[in-house]
Amino acid sequence: MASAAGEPKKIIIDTDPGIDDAMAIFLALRSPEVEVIGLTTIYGNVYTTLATRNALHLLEVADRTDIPVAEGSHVTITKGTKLRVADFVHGADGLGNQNFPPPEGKPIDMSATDFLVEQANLYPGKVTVVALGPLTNIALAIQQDPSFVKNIGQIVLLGGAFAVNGNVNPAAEANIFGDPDAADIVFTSGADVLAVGINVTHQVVLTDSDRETLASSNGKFAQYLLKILEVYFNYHHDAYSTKGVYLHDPTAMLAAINPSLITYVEGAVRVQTNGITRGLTLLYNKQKRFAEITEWSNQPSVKVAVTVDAPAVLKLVMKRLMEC
Ligand SMILES: O=c1[nH]cnc2c1ncn2[C@@H]1O[C@H](CO)[C@@H](O)[C@H]1O
Repeated sequence: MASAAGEPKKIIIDTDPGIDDAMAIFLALRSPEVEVIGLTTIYGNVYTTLATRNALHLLEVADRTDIPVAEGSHVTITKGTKLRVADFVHGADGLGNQNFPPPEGKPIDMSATDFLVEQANLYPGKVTVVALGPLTNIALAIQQDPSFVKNIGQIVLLGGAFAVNGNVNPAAEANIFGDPDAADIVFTSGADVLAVGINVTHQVVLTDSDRETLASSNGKFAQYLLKILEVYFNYHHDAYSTKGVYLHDPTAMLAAINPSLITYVEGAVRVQTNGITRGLTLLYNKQKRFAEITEWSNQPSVKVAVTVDAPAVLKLVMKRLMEC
C-alpha cells in the first residue's frame, strides 16, 4: 500500500537485466505502492553496456520512457575487469536470446553513482534503492558522499546465501561474488540495509504450470516475459532439479514493495573478499559476546531476510504481470 501520507515509495532500481530483472522491473511498474524514479545499471547477468541497453529497451516495452536510466560502473570497486557474467543463465543478450531491436532512447548524461547521490540528497530519507546486481554503484555512492548512508532511505538488495550454499559455488551467491569488496562496504556502511539472499529466494518458484497460466494472459508483460523465460527455464531444468525457476529479483522487489511478505533477523554481515570462499556472506547475530575483538565487532546491524510468504509472493507476481 502507499505510505500513510498516501505517497508511493520512491525507488531506484539498480539492475543488470537479466530475465528475472525484467520481471522485477515490470512488477515495480505495476505496483501502486512504489514510484520508479530511475534505473541505474550494472554488470552481472550481462556487461554494463548491455545492461543499459536492456534497461532502456524494457522501459520502451513498458511505455515508460519518462523514467531515466543512468549507466553504472563497468568495473568492480577495486577496478577489476575480470567480470563474471551469467550469460549461460539469461542468454547472450541477457533477455533470453530474443535479439530485440536496439532501444531508441539513451541513458542520461550522468553516472549511476552521481544519480544515486543526487536523488538521495533531493529526497532525504525517502528513496529506496532496490539493488538487483553486484553492489559496485551503491558502494561508490557511499564512498563519494559521506551523507549518502544517512540520506538514502533503505537499500533492499538481492544478494548473499545466508547459511546455505551459493549459486556460483558452494560459498558464494552471484551478486556478492560479482563484487565482494563493494558488498562489504555496503553491509558495513551503517545504511538501512535489507538483504534478501538465495536462502529466501530459492523458496519462491515459478513452476512450469505457472508459466502456462502466464501464457493464458493477453497482458503485454505476460506475453513478453513468456518469450524471454524459455532460456531461464532451460537453465533451471539443467542446473537444479526444481521444476520451475527461482524468482530472485521479483522477491527482492516485493520485499521493498511490501515488507510484510518477509521476516528478517538483524546482525552484522561481513563478506569474504578473497580465497576459496570469496563472496561468502556471514551474519553475526550479536547473541554472543566473544572474548576477542572480531571483524564483526562494532559493525552496524543490517537486516537479513529469513522467511518469505512464498505463495503470497507468487500470487502477487502472477496477478500484476498478467494484468492487461
Ligand atoms: O547459477 C547461477 N549463476 C550466476 N547467476 C545466477 C545463477 N542463478 C541465478 N543467477 C542470477 O543471479 C542472481 C541470483 O543470484 C539473479 O539475478 C539470477 O538471475
